Amino acid sequence: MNARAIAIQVLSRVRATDAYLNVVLDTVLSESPPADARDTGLITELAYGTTRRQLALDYAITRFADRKLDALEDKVLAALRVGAYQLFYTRVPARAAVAETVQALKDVGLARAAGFANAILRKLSSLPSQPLPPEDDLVGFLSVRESHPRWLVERWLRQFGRERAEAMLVANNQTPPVVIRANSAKVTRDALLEQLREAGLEVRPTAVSPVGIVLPPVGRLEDVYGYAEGLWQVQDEAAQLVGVYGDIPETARVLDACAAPGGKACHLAEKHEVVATDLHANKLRKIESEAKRLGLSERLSARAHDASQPYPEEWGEFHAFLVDAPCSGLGTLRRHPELRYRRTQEDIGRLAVLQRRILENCQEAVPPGGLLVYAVCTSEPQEGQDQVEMFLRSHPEWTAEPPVLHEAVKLPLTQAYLRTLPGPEAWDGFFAARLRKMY
Ligand SMILES: C[S@@+](CC[C@H](N)C(=O)[O-])C[C@H]1O[C@@H](n2cnc3c(N)ncnc32)[C@H](O)[C@@H]1O
Repeated sequence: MNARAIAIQVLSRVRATDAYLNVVLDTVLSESPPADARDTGLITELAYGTTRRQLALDYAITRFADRKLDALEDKVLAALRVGAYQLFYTRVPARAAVAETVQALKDVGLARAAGFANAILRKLSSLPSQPLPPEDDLVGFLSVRESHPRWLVERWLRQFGRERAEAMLVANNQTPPVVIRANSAKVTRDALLEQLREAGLEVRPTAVSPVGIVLPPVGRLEDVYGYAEGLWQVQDEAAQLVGVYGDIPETARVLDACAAPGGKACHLAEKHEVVATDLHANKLRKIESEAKRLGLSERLSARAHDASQPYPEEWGEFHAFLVDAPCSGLGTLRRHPELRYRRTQEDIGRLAVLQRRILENCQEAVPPGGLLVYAVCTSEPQEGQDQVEMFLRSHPEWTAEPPVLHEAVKLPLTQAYLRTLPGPEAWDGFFAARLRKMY
């Protein structure tokens, strides 16, 4: 099956099943691998690009479709979007984009819709430029141009101002760089940088994280130098900063309350004894296999547990907790582009309630003098700073205590808190608070 047909399969399955794009893409690629291995890159680009630009593509398609897009069959709509994406966002010549997409629609068994798709794509290809709403309605304009729902554009303009909000919208449509964290249990960042360069890779250190390295575009990560030896783990720079900011004393035994897939738990296990827990037992295997690859198994054990429920006494005492809570994920939209169309304002409030329940349960288990690092990968204050400040108001025995780090490490702090936002920094949006139980 050709690349466009596979991309259509992926997108129609995501729409039909509400599944995650990355999961469906992996499954489809392993079920029906492309005839030419080089097509994997094109399929990924078409699937992610089309999803990232979906609202803008639909805005254009709607002009020429004689029925509501919601009423179209999943594969037909996916083909129209894939075709329009190539026309407006790639250098594929218009003729080829239209012809190959229509052929792909036939290849997925929808020859009867070929004429309909062909007519619309040909009309789109003859437009002088991509259609966009008028700029005098700023929210509507940005919502379509950057393909984010109106409520989110409105919210970010209100919360962050036009400059940052626009930078966030733009950044969410970029492909994230692959960033790795040097496994300090085996190698320093400088030594790893040198070894990767010797292996022929054009790598550079991350701008803020003292343990990160940005890789150039690579094929299979498993084939990159040092993977099999466990010298590094893939982790976004902002996620690395949570570990740096947490600055948990080396002697502390740590409980990671929401640990899967295990990036931060493994970062912690480079120096600490860690019990990594997650609600979903099926996710523990991934944490364990990563710990094994990194040579950290002796310091990390994984267990299933609901972080909103008391911890068994027989697990012993933990001097520090990491609560990397389930959240709206609005700081990671470039990685999960489908999420922006699924999230609602109500989700933010609902997740804030769950986070509070988890925070309340975990704080009970921290001994006086102990630390709790609370983190979320979202830009929303309701899940981040407001959440923590509400917690501190009702718990006078807790205080926010930013770390005292080496002066070379300049963390993006807002008051006592770590805060990163999507934008030109090319990192995910995170919030973290380092909290101390005083008595
Ligand atoms: C943001 S992710 C954690 C990412 C992880 N710390 C890392 O760095 O790789 C949140 C995790 O919380 C888990 N989770 C959701 N509800 C939970 C609960 N009630 N108790 C424990 N874990 C939960 C989810 O399964 C998910 O894996």
